[in-house]
Amino acid sequence: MSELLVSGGQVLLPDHSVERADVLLDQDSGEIVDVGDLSGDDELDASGGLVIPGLVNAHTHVAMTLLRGYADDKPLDAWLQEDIWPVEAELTAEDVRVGTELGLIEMLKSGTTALNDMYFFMPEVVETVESAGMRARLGYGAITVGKDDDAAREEMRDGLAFAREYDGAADGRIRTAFMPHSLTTVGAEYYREFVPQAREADVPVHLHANETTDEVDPIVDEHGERPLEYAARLGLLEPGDYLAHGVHLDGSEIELLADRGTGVVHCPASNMKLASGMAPVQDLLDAGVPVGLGTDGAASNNDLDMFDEMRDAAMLGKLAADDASAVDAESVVEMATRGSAEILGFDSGRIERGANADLAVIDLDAPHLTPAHDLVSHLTYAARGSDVRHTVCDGQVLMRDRDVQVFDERAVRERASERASALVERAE
Ligand SMILES: N[C@@H](CCSC[C@H]1O[C@@H](n2cnc3c(=O)[nH]cnc32)[C@H](O)[C@@H]1O)C(=O)O
Ligand SMILES: [Zn+2]
Repeated sequence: MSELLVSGGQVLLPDHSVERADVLLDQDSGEIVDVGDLSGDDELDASGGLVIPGLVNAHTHVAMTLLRGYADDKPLDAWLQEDIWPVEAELTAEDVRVGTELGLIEMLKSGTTALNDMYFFMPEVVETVESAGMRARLGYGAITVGKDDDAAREEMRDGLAFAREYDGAADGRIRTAFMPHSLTTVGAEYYREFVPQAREADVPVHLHANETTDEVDPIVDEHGERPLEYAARLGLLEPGDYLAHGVHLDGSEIELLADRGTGVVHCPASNMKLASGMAPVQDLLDAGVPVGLGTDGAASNNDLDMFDEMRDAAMLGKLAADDASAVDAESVVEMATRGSAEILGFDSGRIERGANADLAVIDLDAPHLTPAHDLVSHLTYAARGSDVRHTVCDGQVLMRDRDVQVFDERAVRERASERASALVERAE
C-alpha cells in the first residue's frame, strides 16, 4: 500500500475542534487511514499549518473563466442575453478545455478539491477534471427557450446522454447529473418528458432556481403557484436533486425542500454582484435543508476562491437575517466542506478515518492570521485562497508548496488569454 503522511500540522476535525495531529492517507484507495500521532515514509509537510478538508465548490461554470471581467455591472437577465450568451455561442471545445484548465488551476491554488460544473462541451471537461486529479459532479446545461421543438429535444437528449455515459468516470471521481438550466429557460413539456428518464438513469437533477424576482414572478403569474411547487409538479425536487441559488423562497418552499431532502447551493458573490437578492440561508439551515456553497461562474463573481465565498456567505447571511449571529463561522465552514460534499454525493469534506483523502493545508504563518484565537473564525473571515500551501485529492498531491503539479500553470494562462481574446473578437 502506498501511503502519504501529512505531518506536523494542526487538523480541523469534523466537530470543528482543532488538534495537533498527523493525517495518514492511503494513495491506492484514496482514503484517510488514520488521524493522530503517526509516522510514515512519504511525508507532506504541514508544520505551521492547518489541515482542513478540501473545499467543495458545489455550483460553478468553470470555463467561464474566459469571460472573467468581460461583462460586469448588469442584472442577470440583461447580462446573460446581451453579453454572455452571444459570446458563449462562439465557444469551441478547445476554448472550454483551456478555460476549464485555468479554472481548475485557480481552484487547486485556493484549496478546492471537488466541484460541480454545468456547461458546454462536457466530454472535454471530463478529460480535464480527470487529468487534474480532482473530483466532480458534471452535467451539460440544457436550455430549450428560443429553440424549435426538434432542437429543444435534442438539447435535453444530449444532456441525458452525457449523464448516462460518463457517470463513474475517472475511477469514480467523476459523477454526473442531468442539468436543465432553470425553470424559465426549459419548457414544462421537456421536464415532463425527460425527468423520468433521468430517474431511470439514476442520476440526480441540478438546476438554477428562484434566483431573481424576474424569474419567480412570471411563474407565479402564469401558473398561480410558487416556482418550487411548479418544480415538484414537474417531477423535480427528489432527494439527491439540488438547486443553485434559492434566493427568493417563501416559507412553504423552504418546507418543501426540507421534506424532500433537496439541497440548495448558495452563491453569495454572484447574488450580490447581479443584485439578485439575499438567500434566506439561516432559515434554510434551521429548517434542515442541505446547504452547500458555490462561486457560480467567474464572470459573475469574479473568481473561484471559496475562501472569498465563505466570507461573503457569512456577511450576506447576517444582513439577510438582520442578525449578526446568523450564518456563523462554523456553519459556513460546514457548508463549504461537508455540506457541499453531501449535496454532490461525495464522502469528502471531513478529516476522519474512512473519508476520501481530500484536503488542503493552510499556512498560518501570516499577519492576517495572527493571533490564533479561533481558527474556524480565521477560515471564514480572514484566510484567503493564497494561504493554501498544499492541495491533495484522492490521496494525490495536486499542489505542493503552491506549485500546481498537474498542469503547466504559465502555459495554461497564456493559452487562456489568447483563446479569450479570439473568442470575444469572434462574437463582436
Ligand atoms: N446548452 C446551453 C448552455 C447552458 S450552460 C449553463 C449556462 O448558465 C449560465 N449562467 C452562469 N451563471 C448563471 C446564473 O447565475 N444564472 C443563470 N445562468 C447562469 C452560463 O452562462 C451558461 O450559459 C445553451 O445552449 O445555451
Ligand atoms: Zn450558475
